[in-house]
Amino acid sequence: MSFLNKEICDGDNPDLTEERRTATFDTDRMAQVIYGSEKFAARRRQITKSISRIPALQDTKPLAFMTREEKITEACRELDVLSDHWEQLIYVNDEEEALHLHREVIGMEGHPFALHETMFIPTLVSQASDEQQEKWLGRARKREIIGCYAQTELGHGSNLRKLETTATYSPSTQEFILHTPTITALKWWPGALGKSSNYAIVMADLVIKNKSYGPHPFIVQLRDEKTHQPLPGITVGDIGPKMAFNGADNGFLGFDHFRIPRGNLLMRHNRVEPDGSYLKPPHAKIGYSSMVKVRSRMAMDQGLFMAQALVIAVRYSAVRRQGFLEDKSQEVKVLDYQTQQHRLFPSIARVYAFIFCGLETIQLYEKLILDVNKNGDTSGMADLHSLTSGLKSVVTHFTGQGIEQARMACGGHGYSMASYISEIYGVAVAGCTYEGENMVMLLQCARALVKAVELVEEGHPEKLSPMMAYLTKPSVTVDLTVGPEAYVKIFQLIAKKQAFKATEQLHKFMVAGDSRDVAWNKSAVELTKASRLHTRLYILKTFIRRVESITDISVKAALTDLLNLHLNYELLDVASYALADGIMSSTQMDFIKNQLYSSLEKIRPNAVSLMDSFQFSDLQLRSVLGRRDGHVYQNLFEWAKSSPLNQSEVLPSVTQYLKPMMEKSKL
Ligand SMILES: CCCCCCCC/C=C\CCCC(=O)SCCNC(=O)CCNC(=O)[C@H](O)C(C)(C)COP(=O)(O)OP(=O)(O)OC[C@H]1O[C@@H](n2cnc3c(N)ncnc32)[C@H](O)[C@@H]1OP(=O)(O)O
Ligand SMILES: Cc1cc2nc3c(=O)[nH]c(=O)nc-3n(C[C@H](O)[C@H](O)[C@H](O)COP(=O)(O)OP(=O)(O)OC[C@H]3O[C@@H](n4cnc5c(N)ncnc54)[C@H](O)[C@@H]3O)c2cc1C
Repeated sequence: MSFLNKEICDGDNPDLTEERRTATFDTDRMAQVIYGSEKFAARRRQITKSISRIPALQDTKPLAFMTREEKITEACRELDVLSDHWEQLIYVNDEEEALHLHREVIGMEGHPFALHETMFIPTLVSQASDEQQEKWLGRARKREIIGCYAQTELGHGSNLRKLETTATYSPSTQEFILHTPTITALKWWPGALGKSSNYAIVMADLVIKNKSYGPHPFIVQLRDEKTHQPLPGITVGDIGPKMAFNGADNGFLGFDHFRIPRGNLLMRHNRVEPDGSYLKPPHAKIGYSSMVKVRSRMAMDQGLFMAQALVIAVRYSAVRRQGFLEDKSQEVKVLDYQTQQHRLFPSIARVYAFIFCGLETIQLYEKLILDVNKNGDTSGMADLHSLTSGLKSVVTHFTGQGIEQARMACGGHGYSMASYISEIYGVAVAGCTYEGENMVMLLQCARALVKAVELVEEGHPEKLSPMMAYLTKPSVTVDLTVGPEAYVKIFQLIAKKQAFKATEQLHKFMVAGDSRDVAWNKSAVELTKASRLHTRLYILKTFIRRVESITDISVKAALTDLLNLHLNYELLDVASYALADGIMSSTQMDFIKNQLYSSLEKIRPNAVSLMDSFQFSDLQLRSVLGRRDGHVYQNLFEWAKSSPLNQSEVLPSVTQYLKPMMEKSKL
């Protein structure tokens, strides 16, 4: 087989080199598919190379041995180094390049600009008027100010309509008075709020003449730009250590009748006039757009988290030898065990599937913002909201599962911080909660599904959006040997049946006398099941579409194997629905299982290169176990020796407590 994985180095572990030599596709070409274009894949490599030439960004102390304060300081030091090189490293204002730069240099544990880039600037772009953008956007982009997104409160995160922070308009002074009336009204959780940000987008209940207009976004200065001291009337601080993300200062924030000018309500879509009259936005939920923005990125970001864990686990599995198969003279690579493949390869397929969805939803959001900002066209909002609500919930759930399997696939060494998988896990599963708790968001997706089912039942299938069109498909018998389209048909039938069943249950409770809200709650588990199936169908169809569009024959062949694995694995995973409803026979189930096992064998020779194609540098991976060179044992030993505990032979704790205790025991 030809030599296609370009970055093979003589000094690498020969077991990994062997894997790289037998790949059937070019990893640079695969990177183009993963990152959406040849240009961006090449820019990523170029940026990574440029970073490797900056000595101040190399060989930093491992994060695992740092305290929280050290992590925050280190992230700030790296940001400072980056700001000296920013314009040489990336095209200024290119969001994807900036994200790549931060991922490489600072990693995933958080930093002061994380929310500035992902929510503060996007909120100014989508919600601020031209005049307001003139005032703040340029400063934010030049990083003269640091901003965050302060919405969640101690008492409320999911139910935004009950946020308690008020912004009461005073026509006499033309100011809003921000106030935190209770302890539960304290803003709680916003990333980079605690110690770093000097500005925030604050979501507060707009109150004019005693009437509440619901949550609206305000830009608020929190700290003095010279001294960084909190302004009078503001209480702000860090909420303490978390499961992960400890390089970030998630914070709390309270206001004591804090006054801001009228012009600080973001007024692209709604207005408060000097006399207090209110002009409504073109869509009631337009103020929620920054959340939709982050959700639309999450399939991509979560895919990349899971990819990092899998790069580590797959490389390690190709150098870890334990046990025997036929040849008793040499132990096998653990990657040759079917159970190891079954543990890892379906997640590899999901990584690719999620990333392909992410490429699409990121574009859909950009189009939506253009439509809204340029033409006032909000017609795409409902569909993107329901799609991204379902997608963020499904991808974060499976990403958590996939990363945990990757950890277990590394045996004992997976549990060590040297693998870095625990940190990746901690950061990734935060996504199940932030940007809308998963159950809450599945139920948002279910609202759209139920509406669509009701349209079909009322005889208006023509009103369905294209994503819902499958709800009108009749039941058919499907021959699975035909190919991917047959799998889609079965999945559509399963998803359709569940959507109708859940809606039927909801209606039954309502007919029996329950209010819609109570009936909804009594049907909620079934509704979330419908949302998951609907979303998994979308993921599956996107994967098929993307693979069909690939022109490079060897890349397409490798991804077709992965797609086949995905189709069989996903269908098997939801087979209980299909069997219960007579959609699939047990013979078809056996067929799917056999297809699945043969896909594992086909993927095996490409496994390492499928993960190398993500082209994560060692700096970005931060994993001793998953380094590109594959010298895991030497690297682990060096890492352990560098532990602060090993810098002296006898620890003070021994001298102070253990020795005297043992001495006492001798008496
Ligand atoms: C290198 C690594 C990089 C990683 C970097 C990561 C950094 C980022 C890390 C963390 C960031 C985290 C930031 C945050 O978490 S910010 C806070 C996020 N908070 C939430 O998401 C809150 C969730 N809650 C909500 O969004 C809403 O409360 C709600 C659940 C949607 C309900 O809203 P509401 O009560 O107002 O509405 P209803 O349920 O009554 O619905 C009424 C109709 O409106 C429709 N709707 C709701 N939202 C939208 C929307 N956004 N767009 C369009 N339509 C919307 C809803 O579907 C209803 O429609 P219907 O037709 O059914 O009536
Ligand atoms: C790492 C991290 C970073 C964050 N960053 C930010 C940030 O930058 N800015 C910001 O404003 N916020 C941020 N948050 C807050 C985050 O957005 C919220 O925690 C999240 O939206 C969930 O809301 P909650 O905490 O109120 O959960 P809750 O709603 O209290 O959830 C608790 C349980 O109640 C259930 N539940 C709640 N409502 C319903 C319902 N209607 N139906 C059924 N079940 C329900 C949930 O499913 C869950 O099981 C962050 C959180 C984390 C963990």
